[in-house]
Amino acid sequence: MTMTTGIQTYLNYIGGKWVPASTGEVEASINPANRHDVVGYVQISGRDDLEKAVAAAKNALSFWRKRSGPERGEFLHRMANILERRADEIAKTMTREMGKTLPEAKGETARGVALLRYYAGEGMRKVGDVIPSTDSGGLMFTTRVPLGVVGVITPWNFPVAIPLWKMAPALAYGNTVVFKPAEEAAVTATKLVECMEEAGLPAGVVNLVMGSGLVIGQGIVDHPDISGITFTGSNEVGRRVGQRAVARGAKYQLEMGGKNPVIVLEDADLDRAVEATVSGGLRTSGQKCTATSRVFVQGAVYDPFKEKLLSRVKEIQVGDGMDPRTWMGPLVSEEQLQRVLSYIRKGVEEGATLLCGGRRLEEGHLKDGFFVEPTVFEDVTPDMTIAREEIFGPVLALIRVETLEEALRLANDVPYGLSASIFTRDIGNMLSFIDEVDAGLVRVNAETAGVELQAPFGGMKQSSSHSREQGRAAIEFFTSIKTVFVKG
Ligand SMILES: NC(=O)C1=CN([C@@H]2O[C@H](COP(=O)(O)OP(=O)(O)OC[C@H]3O[C@@H](n4cnc5c(N)ncnc54)[C@H](O)[C@@H]3O)[C@@H](O)[C@H]2O)C=CC1
Ligand SMILES: O=C(O)CCC(=O)C(=O)O
Repeated sequence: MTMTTGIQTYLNYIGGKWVPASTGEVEASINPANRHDVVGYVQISGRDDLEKAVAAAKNALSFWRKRSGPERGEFLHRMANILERRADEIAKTMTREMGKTLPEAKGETARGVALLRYYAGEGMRKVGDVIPSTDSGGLMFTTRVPLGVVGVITPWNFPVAIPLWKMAPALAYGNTVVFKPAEEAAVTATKLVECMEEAGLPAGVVNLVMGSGLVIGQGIVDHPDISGITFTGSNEVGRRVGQRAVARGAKYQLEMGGKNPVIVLEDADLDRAVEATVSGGLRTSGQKCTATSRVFVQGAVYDPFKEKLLSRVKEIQVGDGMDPRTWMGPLVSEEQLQRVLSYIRKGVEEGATLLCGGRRLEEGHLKDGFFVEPTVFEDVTPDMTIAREEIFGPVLALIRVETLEEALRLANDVPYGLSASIFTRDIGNMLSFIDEVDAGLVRVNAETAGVELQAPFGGMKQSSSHSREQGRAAIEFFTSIKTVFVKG
């Protein structure tokens, strides 16, 4: 499955076989904590490889969809056990390949195991209802069938959890898969597929094709034999995926960006609010679609909150995610680093006050990685770029507000609506917030990040295609309902 030439070369997995791309091209997947450390070489596939993968998935479909739900669930159970056994190794690969700290990577891998177990159980749950017919001699019920071949296009920020929360339900409900991971996390993706192979997943049921978004991603979106596309990533790409899918009548599901607010009211437990702001905004170096980005603080507690926040942020240890002393790792790539630094520059240029951070870290061994300081701004006005656009980096914008109404108005005044949280002890304020905030994930006295696999996840406004992933909600995307009427 892998070739060893000192540094391993990771292959595509098509029709149950590990194969190199037909282009003969590979690229290095590097460690963002040290650009000289090559984690592995990954394939740059071409359209031929995608064609083969789609053909293999199409071929496997009639066999896979005819397995019973419990039988399909059994594969997921076996895969969960294998992933659990390899959790340490896979978490280390994740940290080395995309930079999040090892404890975070271990947590995510454990989440992957739990996701597989949850969807293994789905194979035993009901898929339809009996509905009274107007014809007393008839039986009317619903059942569900798989979509067919599903294209899974994923980002690098959750390289185990996101592919699994898409592939596990796809498989549980009888679909076959063509999986295109982000180039930045393709080695980690390969290891997931190795677990599937070891679990005995039949050939062609999951096919891994590494490569660029433009060739393989777009190729998936446009392919007439792919019935559904599930995508997580940027708004720019997501919008294009949606438009092209609509143009050819394919089903699609998009999970995209966020500009997530936390509101801290004057009756809040400030220590908890600070801890949640730091954790929600800066873990995984802010590279989560659910990351806290805008912090609205009520005037009476603005100064004490700011002081506590700054003293906490200044304690943050930035470094290689493998080092147990590190709290925050690097950004995923040079490109992402430059993007985050350009947002920080824009914040300063547009008149926000930089309270701490803002610099690339280049001291000692950090110079070989993509490290940026955790950054806090104040005097941020709602029209500034850093208050409106998704930064996807460790940058917090403090905004003073006088009332909950003002905070809600400003919180909702962006095109995004993924997650939002409030810190207050007042039940009335909590209820107003739950009712009025534009967010698919609403959290009270808890950080904006923190998706639970058994609950629906998705955003409002431009954060998603208004669909939901995970939990039982996944069945809506990965199956079609048939309404059946039977008369004896
Ligand atoms: N909401 C989220 O979870 C994520 C948001 N982002 C945002 O996106 C920005 C850029 O990150 P990227 O990884 O470059 O995101 P991206 O949206 O470019 O990539 C996500 C996935 O889509 C694929 N892709 C790229 N172009 C495609 C196309 N034309 N058709 C089909 N698939 C395509 C990529 O190869 C990758 O597998 C980040 O700075 C961040 O703001 C990135 C990752 C996750
Ligand atoms: O917060 C989480 O656990 C998941 C976040 C997520 O889905 C993302 O960043 O793409």
